[in-house]
Amino acid sequence: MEKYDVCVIGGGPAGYAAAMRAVDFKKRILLIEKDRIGGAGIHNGALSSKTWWELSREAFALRTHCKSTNVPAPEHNFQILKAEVDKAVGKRRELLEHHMHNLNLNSHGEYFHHVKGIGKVIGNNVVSIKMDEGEDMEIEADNIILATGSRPRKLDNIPIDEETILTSDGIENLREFPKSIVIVGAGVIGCEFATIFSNFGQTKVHMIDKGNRILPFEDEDVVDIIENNLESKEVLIHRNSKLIDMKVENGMVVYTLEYNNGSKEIFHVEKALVSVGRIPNYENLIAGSVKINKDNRGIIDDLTQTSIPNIYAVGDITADIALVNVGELEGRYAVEKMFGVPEKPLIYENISTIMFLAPEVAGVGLNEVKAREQGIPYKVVSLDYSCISRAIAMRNTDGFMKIIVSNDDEMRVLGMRVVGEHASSSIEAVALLISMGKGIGELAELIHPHPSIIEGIQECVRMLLNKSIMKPGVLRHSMRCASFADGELKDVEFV
Ligand SMILES: Cc1cc2nc3c(=O)[nH]c(=O)nc-3n(C[C@H](O)[C@H](O)[C@H](O)COP(=O)(O)OP(=O)(O)OC[C@H]3O[C@@H](n4cnc5c(N)ncnc54)[C@H](O)[C@@H]3O)c2cc1C
Ligand SMILES: NC(=O)c1ccc[n+]([C@@H]2O[C@H](COP(=O)([O-])OP(=O)(O)OC[C@H]3O[C@@H](n4cnc5c(N)ncnc54)[C@H](O)[C@@H]3O)[C@@H](O)[C@H]2O)c1
Repeated sequence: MEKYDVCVIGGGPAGYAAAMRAVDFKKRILLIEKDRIGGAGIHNGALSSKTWWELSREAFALRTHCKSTNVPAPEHNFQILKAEVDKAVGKRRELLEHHMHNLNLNSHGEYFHHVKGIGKVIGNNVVSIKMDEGEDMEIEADNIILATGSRPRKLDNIPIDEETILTSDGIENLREFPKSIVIVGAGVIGCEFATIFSNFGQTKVHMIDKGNRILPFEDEDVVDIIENNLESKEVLIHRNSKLIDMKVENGMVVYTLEYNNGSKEIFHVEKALVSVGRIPNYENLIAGSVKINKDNRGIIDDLTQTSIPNIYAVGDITADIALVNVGELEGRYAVEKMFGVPEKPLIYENISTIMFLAPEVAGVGLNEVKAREQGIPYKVVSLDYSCISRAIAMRNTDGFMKIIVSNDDEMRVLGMRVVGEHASSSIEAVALLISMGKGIGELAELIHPHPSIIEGIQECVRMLLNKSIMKPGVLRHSMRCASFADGELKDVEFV
């Protein structure tokens, strides 16, 4: 039996990052991937959906420009756009394949090995591989990393066929823009696809969530902007209603909603997208004789280590946050833990996120919903994009930013949200402050380029220190400071 130091099962972002970190330690590694290297980080996931989002933004900007200059707007050809998405996905996959190939040509080749097949843990140190081509085999490994990711959650009463009723995996089966689509589950994936379809302006979008609003985990002020923008593009958000039936009839999706007053309504649309969360891929991954603790949210791990000490779990297969950057962080951490001491502790509180909506929403740390849930007293300052020169120059002042700090003299940064143009790049300074455990003083004194969106963050910080250039007391509609304590949110009065 071939023997390895590490066997990684699953070649998505988490597994690939783990394998590459093991190369740094000069360990003998086997990476097993059953399908396409890159996983949902590339295919039917992060990269493909972001390419659709970028294209949809360009299409929307073009339509808006044509309208303002009285020029007829061009039609968007689905096939041409899909070819662009396939090209982007292909480029990223080629990069990884090229990287793996070249690793094998140089000295790293003695460490890194890759096979295409389905891996299964059949002993604490033994993995069986059902090979894509050639004879199946078994290998021995001192350490095993489970990185098999997740898949879309399905609902018992919805007949998903990936042709008419789709999950995010079935988006690649579309051949044309549907004339209409209902999105079930208005979380991150649902709202990103609602943004994409409504930006192209060729699909009437309906949205349903089991909560009474979209993005139920996000703060109300953030959701308000996103909902307004979706509705301005004629997205129909079903509120206070419950999906009680969905079926396909004569090639169309027919769904029935029940409203709070007991009345019912039936809708007909061309397609449905079900995006109600994801579930971990651990079925058929671990033989019954190997006792690894898990629950329905994923493999239970203690900082990536499972209940069997030489078996680790990283990425979406665990119950932690399901993001590319988190999977990579966990994969690298697991290997550092295996072969030495991790350089940094594994902390989830500082993870930066972006939701690709209209406008984009970037965040780091706590939002107000979470702070209140956890009963943490906080102070929040917010500034409207209409006060930021760069947003004015971009002629897009739709958005705001807010910083949440501890409600004490120290004013430790707990989190922030930015909704608007350049949101993603403007959170980084604050993300760094949080990770360094620093207060807001440093940020108030930095010199930022002008005009830039990040100047707004600086003004928020100065507001907390009562030394902002614009005075909130006289710009009440666009600058705000409030404090939350004992279950109550109160505006803070400025002099
Ligand atoms: C539509 C969509 C959009 C997203 N957008 C973003 C985004 O913008 N930003 C972000 O950070 N995250 C995003 N995500 C989440 C992100 O894609 C995942 O968190 C990330 O891909 C998880 O990485 P992973 O390596 O754990 O799993 P995966 O990417 O799921 O990879 C697991 C791999 O394991 C393989 N595998 C499974 N079982 C076996 C087996 N038995 N043997 C061998 N191989 C196996 C699979 O084929 C797959 O390649 C998005 C997800 C979706 C679905
Ligand atoms: N930009 C990004 O970083 C990005 C983009 C896409 C996906 N992701 C990752 O993928 C994960 C999965 O995304 P997702 O959108 O599937 O999950 P999600 O948890 O974000 O949203 C699921 C939504 O479905 C709703 N829901 C659940 N059951 C329902 C039911 N029976 N009927 C109607 N609605 C129901 C929930 O209330 C929730 O709003 C995310 O949590 C995120 O980690 C990240």
